[in-house]
Amino acid sequence: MKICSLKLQDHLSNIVMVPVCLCVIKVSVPVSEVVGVEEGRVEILPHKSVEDTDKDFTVFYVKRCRSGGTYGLLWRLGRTQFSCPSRVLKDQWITNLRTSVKTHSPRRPNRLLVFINPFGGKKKGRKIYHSLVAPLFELAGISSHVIVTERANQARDHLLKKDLIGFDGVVCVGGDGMFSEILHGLIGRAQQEAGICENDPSVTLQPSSLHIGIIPAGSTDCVCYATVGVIDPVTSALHIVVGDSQPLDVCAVHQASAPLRYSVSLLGYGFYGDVLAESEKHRWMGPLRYDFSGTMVYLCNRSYAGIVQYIPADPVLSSPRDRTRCLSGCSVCSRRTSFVRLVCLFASPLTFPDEWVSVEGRFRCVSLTCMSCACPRSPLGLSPSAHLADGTGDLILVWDTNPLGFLKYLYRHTSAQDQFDLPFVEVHRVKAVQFLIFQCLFTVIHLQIYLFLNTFI
Ligand SMILES: Nc1ncnc2c1ncn2[C@@H]1O[C@H](COP(=O)(O)OP(=O)(O)OP(=O)(O)O)[C@@H](O)[C@H]1O
Repeated sequence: MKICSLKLQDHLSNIVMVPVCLCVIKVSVPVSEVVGVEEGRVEILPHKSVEDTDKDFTVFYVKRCRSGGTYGLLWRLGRTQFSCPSRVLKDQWITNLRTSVKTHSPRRPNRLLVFINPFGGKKKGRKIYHSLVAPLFELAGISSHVIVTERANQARDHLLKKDLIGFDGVVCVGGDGMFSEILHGLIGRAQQEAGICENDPSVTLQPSSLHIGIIPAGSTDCVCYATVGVIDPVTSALHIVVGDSQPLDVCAVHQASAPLRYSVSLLGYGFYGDVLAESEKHRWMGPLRYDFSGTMVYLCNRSYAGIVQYIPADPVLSSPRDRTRCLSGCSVCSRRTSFVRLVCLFASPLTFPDEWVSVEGRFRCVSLTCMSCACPRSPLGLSPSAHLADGTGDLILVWDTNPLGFLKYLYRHTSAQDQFDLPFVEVHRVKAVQFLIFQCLFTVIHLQIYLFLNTFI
């Protein structure tokens, strides 16, 4: 057992814990990263145990560890026990520490609405939440209303219709599909409340005031990986507890004037769209369905004729091949001044003002990424230097090529080799895209939402 002395520094932004034993290891923890303070000698994870003693208390805080292979850090629950000379002093310490944590972390959530998809990924959502996440929320004094979904789109419908007053955020326990449901529910709700018509691609959409937290429990968990840098429920839960947040660009996709969907990660036409559509038919395979469907679609060797138009982003600010990695606090993203910005005001179909660049031909795939889309299968992602919240997306055009060439392109997603350094691949940083294929017109515009997420330290 580790017994320490403890000092709250003058400005109260850090607590310094000094072991009483002589081999001094000083631990300094920002008060904003204290998760909770409990009476007695307490363990929370993997199982809760409490030894109630009169003069002891335990401080829990965020501890960072290397994650081996991934670019983010794992967060773990650190704990240190303290012994006081008297019970009165112990009570004072506990009260003062809890007050300091409240004062220094005004953005921490108090009440959360949690949706668990019991069928996402390896079907472990319920277990992950109850064994790893709920104990941390309880320790941090966060109350949660938990809904285990019974059907697809239940979370979206709940967010569109039910009373959300009193909640500080919504937590998604599931994968990218579940996250997308919640995104659609919250954005739809925000437009309803603001009296905005989502059908109109020229309207400025409103962001939701509720943040979204993601506890990864899906098959790919790309949004979690590309923002936190690791797929780890404890890390994500601790980010939520301390009130971290990360703005994200959201694309609104319209077909003619009807809204199709919103996306924060990949919009894929051609190969990727086909893989996703095919994989839905083989959901029973679990995460393996993506490998299977990828192989099947690859063997079909399809390409699509179309016209792609885009508005290029300012090349002085950033480029998709500048080898940067967008992380929390990114200087490019922080240049954005407005919280919500409609990047493209779409005038009318098939009018091409000067701003639009137009290309026509046969494509293997046309993809728009609003973030790197990194995931464990593709550690750098489809567009490694894409930004999370700069109001742009990366348009990747893969022209029709021979099957071997296309395989080379796909293989490069899994390695550190430059996937854009191929003669049939183009990448452009864009503010808006139109894609015309078989007379269907897709238009993509942006707004931003905030996630509870991510500090990359
Ligand atoms: N109770 C439920 N029964 C069936 N489907 C559900 C249920 N709850 C949510 N869904 C749907 O399941 C779909 C997939 O869920 P989720 O994203 O959590 O897992 P995944 O597809 O395995 O992971 P990923 O999207 O990261 O590949 C979502 O589109 C969601 O709408």
